[in-house]
Amino acid sequence: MDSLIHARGLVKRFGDFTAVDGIDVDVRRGEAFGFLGPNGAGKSSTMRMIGCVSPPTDGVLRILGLDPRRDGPKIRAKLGVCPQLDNLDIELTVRENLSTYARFFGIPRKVARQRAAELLEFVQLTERGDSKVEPLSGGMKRRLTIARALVNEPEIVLLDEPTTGLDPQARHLVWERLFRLKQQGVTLVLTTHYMDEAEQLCDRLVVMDAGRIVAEGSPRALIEQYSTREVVELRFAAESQEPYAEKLAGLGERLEVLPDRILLYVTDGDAAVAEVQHRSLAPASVLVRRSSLEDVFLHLTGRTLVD
Ligand SMILES: Nc1ncnc2c1ncn2[C@@H]1O[C@H](COP(=O)(O)OP(=O)(O)OP(=O)(O)O)[C@@H](O)[C@H]1O
Repeated sequence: MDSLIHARGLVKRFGDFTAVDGIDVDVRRGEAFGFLGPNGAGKSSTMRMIGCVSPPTDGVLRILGLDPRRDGPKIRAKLGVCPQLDNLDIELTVRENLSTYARFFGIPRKVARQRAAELLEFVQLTERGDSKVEPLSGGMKRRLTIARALVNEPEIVLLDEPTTGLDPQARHLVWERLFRLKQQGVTLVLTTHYMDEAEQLCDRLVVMDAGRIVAEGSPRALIEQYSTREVVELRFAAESQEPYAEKLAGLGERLEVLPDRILLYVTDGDAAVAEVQHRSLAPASVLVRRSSLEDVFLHLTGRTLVD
């Protein structure tokens, strides 16, 4: 089997609440695979089942051909896990966070030290090796958590919301490191509610909503399938955008009315803007942009990804 992760009808229930509602997933070796969806979609619950820390309620799940119900420890030894919240040991130095963790995997002391040095280099924290964890910035802590996930040279790295809470510069640095990892052939599985993160990093992704998969494909294929080439965002200075939506009827393939703006889905943005002017509408602001995964999500669910 060529799928490193294979799920069929995977379900996670908490009491009578269904967090993951029968999903099918196949992750191939060497790809970066994403779970994209809003808060509460069931992404973390899925990741925890894949990480063998939360047993599936129902369905089939195989990781590296093994069954998490039976082979949890064996699978975990081959996974790297970067949780949503950094859980670094604040008693230890940056370097010790890596070398001590390596010891948990039974890696000999000398090798662990060497590995820690290499990983510090990889995440650009060599200079901070002797520092305690506390004074590090959010981005540095996240990079250290990623380095720690790599200590056992995992076949699959699981990253739950890898850049949530980071500033743009720190996010780009994390993306760049993750891209490098992918180039090295490591299989990445990540959750995110940032469409730009999904577009940047993922070869393939599933869009999740309320425990279900609503679409699957590469970012480009999803955008092609569910959106138009361009989007015109119009903001009208008024209490409600609704009356303007009526006046835009028939313009473009589709139209979405949000509380603060109207989105026109079109092939040619500039032509659509000219037509808006022709209809004597005077929006307070106009923006023409390319379609994104945000538009895909909006089309599929009628809601925006980040409220
Ligand atoms: N241990 C639990 N007990 C009860 N309900 C839970 C538990 N864990 C998660 N849930 C619920 O399951 C749903 C899905 O949660 P999950 O964390 O998987 O979503 P998510 O897509 O990862 O969102 P987030 O980005 O907020 O983590 C949520 O409604 C959550 O409240």
